[in-house]
Amino acid sequence: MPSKKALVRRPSPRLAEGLVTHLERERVDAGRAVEQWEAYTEALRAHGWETIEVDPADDCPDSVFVEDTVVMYRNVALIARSGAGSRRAETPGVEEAVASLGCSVNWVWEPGTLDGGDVLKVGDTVYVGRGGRTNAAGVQQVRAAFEPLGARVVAVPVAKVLHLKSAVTALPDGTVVGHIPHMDAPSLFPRFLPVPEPSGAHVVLLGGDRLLMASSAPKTAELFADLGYEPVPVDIGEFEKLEGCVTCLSVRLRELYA
Ligand SMILES: NC(=O)NCCC[C@H](N)C(=O)O
Repeated sequence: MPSKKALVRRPSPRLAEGLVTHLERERVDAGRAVEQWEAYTEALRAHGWETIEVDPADDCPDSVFVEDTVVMYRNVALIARSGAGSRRAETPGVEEAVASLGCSVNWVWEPGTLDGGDVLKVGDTVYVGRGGRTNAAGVQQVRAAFEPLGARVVAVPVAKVLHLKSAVTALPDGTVVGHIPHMDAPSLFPRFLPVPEPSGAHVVLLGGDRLLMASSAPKTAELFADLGYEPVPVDIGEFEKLEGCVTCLSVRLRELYA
């Protein structure tokens, strides 16, 4: 059944210790991060999403990036196993949350690694980034979990950025949008639109023509507005310092079986 619930997770007091891989470390203002997170969750609610807070994981600096812990396909939740060992303690709270919402729960097992940020769904096509956080066994396990449900899994090499969705996401009509300097294999996407800013590659589909985007991508917002979309900008600057983006701060549950 269609649903509009979104998992979110309050930032850890240790957020500033979050991992940084492709960026220079910058000082993170924890208070400002909480304000930005509250505004982000409010933007989801203002557009009809019920936000569900996963129990906080205060000892895990990166736990606010809840997208990385679970991948949803229909009613099935595939609990991730991060390629970053320090992030693995984030999953138990998420398991509980999805199970209590009635999802069927499955797990990525050793030797597989997978971060949810590496998974982009466009209709029944599931693109999986094979990169620093997701290995070949992780890709195989996504195939095993979702292809029997009707998905077609396409593996995409990712070397220049943290996750596949650091480089590409998709518009409501299925057009993949991406920042070409951050992409390794643009030709894998059949309908592709380049965007001028790195964070312009990140959209969360709020419903209808509305796109939640980072306010750090004003030129891309103009481009999307000119295509008939309604950008909804949010400032997530403190999370961007830690390689976060708008997608990674929530997991939308659109097809719960309830
Ligand atoms: N899906 C995402 O874009 N996640 C961002 C994770 C950032 C975090 N500092 C990490 O390196 O794991």
